[in-house]
Amino acid sequence: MVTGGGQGIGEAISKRLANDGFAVAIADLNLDNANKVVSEIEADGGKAIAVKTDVSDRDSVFNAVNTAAEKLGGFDVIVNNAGLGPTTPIDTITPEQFDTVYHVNVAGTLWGIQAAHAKFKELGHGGKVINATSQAGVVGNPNLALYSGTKFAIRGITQVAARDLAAEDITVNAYAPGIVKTPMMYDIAHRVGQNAGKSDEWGMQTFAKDITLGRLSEPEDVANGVGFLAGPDSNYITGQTLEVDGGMQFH
Ligand SMILES: NC(=O)C1=CN([C@@H]2O[C@H](COP(=O)(O)OP(=O)(O)OC[C@H]3O[C@@H](n4cnc5c(N)ncnc54)[C@H](O)[C@@H]3O)[C@@H](O)[C@H]2O)C=CC1
Ligand SMILES: CC(=O)C(C)=O
Repeated sequence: MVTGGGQGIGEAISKRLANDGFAVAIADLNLDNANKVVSEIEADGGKAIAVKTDVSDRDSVFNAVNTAAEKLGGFDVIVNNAGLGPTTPIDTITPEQFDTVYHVNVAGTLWGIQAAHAKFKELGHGGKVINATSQAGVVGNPNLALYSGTKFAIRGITQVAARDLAAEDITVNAYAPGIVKTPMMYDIAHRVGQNAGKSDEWGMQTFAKDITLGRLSEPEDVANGVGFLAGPDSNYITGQTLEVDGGMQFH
């Protein structure tokens, strides 16, 4: 199951996993987009279903996992990908914004881990949990205090869950994309440019200037990394953040 699989990085991950032979549940708030991705996967010979889901609502996430397991005949991998990326200069952040962003990004990831863990236990096997952080969850990014904070939190939860669930043959890892051509990133670039009285392209370049490989990321670049984390070649890897950012951060 891929949360936020209706567009952007989640869409690319859903298609990649379907190509790799997974039956995929696309759990998104936007059911029209999720259904469109399902049609495209089916047209390509894959198997997928759409489930309307709000990841900030624990019951909704548990319901999505149950639906996925019932309709697809099993449950092996969850990709907690859905997220919000508002531009929030530090003094502008409101309590309402704080609640919304933390509930989707952090609580949504936690509910996904809980729901997947419950399902793996019920089915009597282990599985893989894969969480979306960001290069902005590795190094604080200007104007993204709320967002960066949630993405640091997701790396923390990933490390703890990896330790807590290892004995049940469950691995827990994260992926950290860089500057990816999706609606979220174009929106951030637009607002950063606008706040500085500059163009959207200028906004994008303020984020893109440190990419060692010298190009922006396609969603498929990230999906390639997640395909690895979802498959058997990553079986001896847990608690890690795989940076798929063209070399923005080195560790
Ligand atoms: N685009 C980028 O440059 C980067 C993105 N990321 C992370 O990758 C993930 C995906 O990002 P994008 O594809 O760029 O975002 P996007 O905004 O283009 O797509 C997000 C998807 O999540 C869905 N969604 C939003 N709130 C939801 C909720 N409450 N419940 C269920 N679904 C919900 C949306 O309907 C949409 O389909 C996010 O976690 C983001 O933080 C990380 C680093 C860079
Ligand atoms: C949106 C995001 O994750 C960035 C700028 O790294």
